[in-house]
Amino acid sequence: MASITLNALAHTYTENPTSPEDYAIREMTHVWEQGGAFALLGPSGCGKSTLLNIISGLLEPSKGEVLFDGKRVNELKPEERNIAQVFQFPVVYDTMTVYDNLAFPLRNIGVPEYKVKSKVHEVAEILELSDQLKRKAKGLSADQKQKVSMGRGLVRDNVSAILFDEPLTVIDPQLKWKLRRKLKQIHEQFNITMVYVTHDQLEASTFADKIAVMYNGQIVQFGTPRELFENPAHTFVGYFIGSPGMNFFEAKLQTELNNGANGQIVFGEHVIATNDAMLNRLKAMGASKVTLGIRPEFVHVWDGKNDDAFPVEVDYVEDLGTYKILSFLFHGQVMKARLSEDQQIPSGQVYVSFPEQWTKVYVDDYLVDLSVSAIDKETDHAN
Ligand SMILES: Nc1ncnc2c1ncn2[C@@H]1O[C@H](COP(=O)(O)OP(=O)(O)OP(=O)(O)O)[C@@H](O)[C@H]1O
Repeated sequence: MASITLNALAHTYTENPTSPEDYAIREMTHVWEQGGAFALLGPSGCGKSTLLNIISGLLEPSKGEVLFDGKRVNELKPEERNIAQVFQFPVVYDTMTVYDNLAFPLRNIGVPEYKVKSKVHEVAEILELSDQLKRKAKGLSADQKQKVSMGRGLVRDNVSAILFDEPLTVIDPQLKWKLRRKLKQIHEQFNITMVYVTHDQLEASTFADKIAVMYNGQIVQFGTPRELFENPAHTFVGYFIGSPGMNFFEAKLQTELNNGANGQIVFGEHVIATNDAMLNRLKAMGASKVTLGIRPEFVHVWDGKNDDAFPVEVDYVEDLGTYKILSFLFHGQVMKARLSEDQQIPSGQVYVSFPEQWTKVYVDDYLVDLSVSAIDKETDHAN
């Protein structure tokens, strides 16, 4: 078991990189704490596999260090790192029995046969493979093969971490949840650091305690599923997490007001609720344009006039059984609100309001965070 630290790590597949876009991994420092269940979530091509392969030693990073429990492992070969990696496609020896497949990593390092036997039986029991041990791997179903792949990682006592690279891709949908639960159980039982790569937010949030969201070769947020939902640190997190994703709209910051008030944020002719602390912060940042984000779940929809609400045109309503998605036009922009199945929507005009608490402000795609912990972090950084 180990903590995994990526220190000022960057990777490019280009020989002579000239810009940040040439990097599959842009310089990052990140720690996966010992014993945690983590997900690395992001769209295709954002650099997830590159990062996993650097951790396991299959790929040498262009810059920076990989540390296990604080010790540099850059020079260690994959087999010396004690990392188990489970890929999209199960890696099993078809002609061998399940028993021999599970025994293989132990026999390879000369573990005595009596120990091999007890370990193989222990792991087979956990993975519910005990009655399959004598079968040739060739005849197994995809999920059973994937369990054998996992088992080969688990048999070694000294395994530091298990890395999963989209392990459920080839598994039938009705078996996915079963295997996912198994992984969780294994994590609890073995207390091994696990990093699970996926582009599926549901898989990430059901497996992981903390999710690293990756975008364009960078980890743009590392947090609990709830933190990512309630407080997306980057517009990409707002867009990628949630169903549907966050609504965004560009608004203006007006700092010079005739009545001497402390400025305001406006979208078209509408003034958006905000507070003085935010206005002061935006002024100090020299921002003139901001992006506002609000999750469809937090948009309030009223069927009558209301002091804080804006009149908007209903575009269409999608009934998804247990909830509805209302699309509406707000100052020419399509936005969405998520409603309960029993909420009635009049056709034509409705009124919407955006609670200040849930209206997030972004400058250059990053959240302007006024929480005490965020300001402390910035102060620490500046010192
Ligand atoms: N061997 C390689 N040679 C050159 N470029 C590569 C190589 N492997 C990956 N890349 C590029 O590096 C970037 C990151 O790719 P990577 O496979 O790490 O992303 P990913 O998030 O794992 O995507 P996917 O989910 O599709 O596997 C992409 O632009 C990809 O085209």
